[in-house]
Amino acid sequence: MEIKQVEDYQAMSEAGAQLIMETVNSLEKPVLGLATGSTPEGVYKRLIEAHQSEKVSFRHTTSFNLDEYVGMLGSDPNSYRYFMDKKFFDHIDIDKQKTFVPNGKAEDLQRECEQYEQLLMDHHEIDLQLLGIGTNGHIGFNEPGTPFSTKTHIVDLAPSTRKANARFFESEQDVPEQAITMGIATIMKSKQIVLLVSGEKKARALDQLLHGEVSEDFPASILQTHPNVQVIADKAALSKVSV
Ligand SMILES: N[C@@H]1[C@@H](O)[C@H](O)[C@@H](COP(=O)(O)O)O[C@@H]1O
Repeated sequence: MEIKQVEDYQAMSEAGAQLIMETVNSLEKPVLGLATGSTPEGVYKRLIEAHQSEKVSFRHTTSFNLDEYVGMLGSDPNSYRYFMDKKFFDHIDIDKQKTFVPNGKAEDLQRECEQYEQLLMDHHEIDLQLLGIGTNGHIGFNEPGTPFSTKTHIVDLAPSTRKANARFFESEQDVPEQAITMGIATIMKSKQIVLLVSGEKKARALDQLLHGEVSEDFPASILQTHPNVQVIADKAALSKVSV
């Protein structure tokens, strides 16, 4: 893993956007793996600005999002489809038909997982996967204890994850109990992974990622075994990293 230390959230967002632009500008048909949450929002803002000043076009880009809440329509403001549309896709020239987010409202959720995985494996290889990290080390919605071999699947969200994400909902009870997420094996197939880490509340998780052992108890630790990972972390996130 390559660690890029930056000053703050703004600098992290700038560096993340830069890596995505390099990928998008250098490939004929780039495939991006995208993430939601507070962490990547700044990256999307930078990319929109870059698009507006004609530094990047997403016309030929295909995207796959990591996850979606079960039971939520894409029109629900708390769905990840809505997040992606409002915070990114609606402001760039990407073909919406080529932006994939798991369907949390699918009648047959199991089948939806299989189809999502199949679509990725058959036709697309993710060139660059953007990731955030949960305080418990989750990536996507792969909670501690998830086998490293998992493909796209349905998860029961950990109480700590529901609590952490309650800030987007009226109350913690409103946070869905399940989600569809790309599996750890799905994520690891990406050619390049860019993990963004910002703020003191992620400091312990970052320390464990960098210095802990590779274990299913801390899903992000698998990234230590991937050949092409850049971790972009700000000072606050690095504040508890032992050297
Ligand atoms: N499913 C998402 C993850 O993809 C995200 O990386 C993580 C951290 O979120 P945040 O960036 O808001 O801290 O938790 C969420 O639950």
